[in-house]
Amino acid sequence: MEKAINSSQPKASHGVENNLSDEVEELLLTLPREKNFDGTYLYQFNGVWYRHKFLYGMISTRRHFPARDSDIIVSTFPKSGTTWLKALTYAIVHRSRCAFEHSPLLTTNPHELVPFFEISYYLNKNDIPSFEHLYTPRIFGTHIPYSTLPDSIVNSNCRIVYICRNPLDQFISHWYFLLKQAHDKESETLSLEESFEKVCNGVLEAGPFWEHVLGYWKASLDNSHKILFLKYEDLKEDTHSYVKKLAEFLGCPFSNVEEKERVIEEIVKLCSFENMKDLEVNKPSRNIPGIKAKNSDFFRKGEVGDWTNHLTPSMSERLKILMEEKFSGSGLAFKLS
Ligand SMILES: Nc1ncnc2c1ncn2[C@@H]1O[C@H](COP(=O)(O)OS(=O)(=O)O)[C@@H](OP(=O)(O)O)[C@H]1O
Repeated sequence: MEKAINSSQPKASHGVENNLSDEVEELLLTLPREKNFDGTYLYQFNGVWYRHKFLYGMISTRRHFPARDSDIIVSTFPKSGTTWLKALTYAIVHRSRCAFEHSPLLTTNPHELVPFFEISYYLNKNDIPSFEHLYTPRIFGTHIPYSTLPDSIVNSNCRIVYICRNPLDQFISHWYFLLKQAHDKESETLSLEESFEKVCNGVLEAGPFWEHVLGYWKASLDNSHKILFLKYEDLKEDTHSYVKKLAEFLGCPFSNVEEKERVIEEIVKLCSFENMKDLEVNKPSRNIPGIKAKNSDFFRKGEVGDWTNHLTPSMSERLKILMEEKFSGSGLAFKLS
């Protein structure tokens, strides 16, 4: 049976919620838990696997996040192009604020410019965040599944851009990311094989993968004005076309032919993997607030098909079969070599 999440009317003003930490601690004791790839725990709440802070943030956000019609939500399955889509969205939407050579993206990691709202709520346990520092339209990130988004997002006119990635590359990317973090913390990690088994059983952050992706896929078919559904592979193949599409979807299209070509080129270059991974801001070892990962950890290879270097034929076959079963009849598919 579904556990109820109290999502009473969002508060527009600041407020303090002293009891939520205790409530979540108590809740955690009742939830199924499983080891994540890095040896920490994931908790299953209403069928979805969360890390502690994302669970706290999800509940708090559902209660308190007052979405505005102008808000833009970059929603993603983890390790599917979040950092890239945050950068592109920011660069497109705020392009008239300053010249590209002075863009905040050159000096600030996209995760700081476009905060995960659930992490902001987790970090501001005693004072609900006001997000006053964000430009309008405000841009937020989230890993929350469509069915669990705050009502204020679903019921307002704010727009959602969603990105996912083929589950084989997503798994490899996620495994290396968590392995790196676990290595830095020296916690006990699961092997690639053990982690793969978890993924096949749906146990991974924000998973099961299939439900998350299908939730946004179906919602985008029902409401194409509100939700733009993207795949990492398509974005990689033709970034220019998708920058144009994103700008149109977000209500800030490029006005004339000249601007279109020049500005799109600038945005693609600014947000490219090669550029972003070399920026000083993405090299230092400084952790991003609330995320506990180094800036550089978000830029590993940035390729499509790296799974072929890591998965055995039987592993990839198993995931491909699962993908066909799960997506059957939905009209959704990922091209795999
Ligand atoms: N600009 C740009 N272009 C193309 N690819 C990029 C870019 N930035 C990050 N990446 C690659 O995306 C992977 C990380 O995924 P996320 O950004 O979704 O991670 S997170 O969920 O925000 O933690 C991770 O993929 P892998 O390299 O396969 O591990 C990153 O390298």
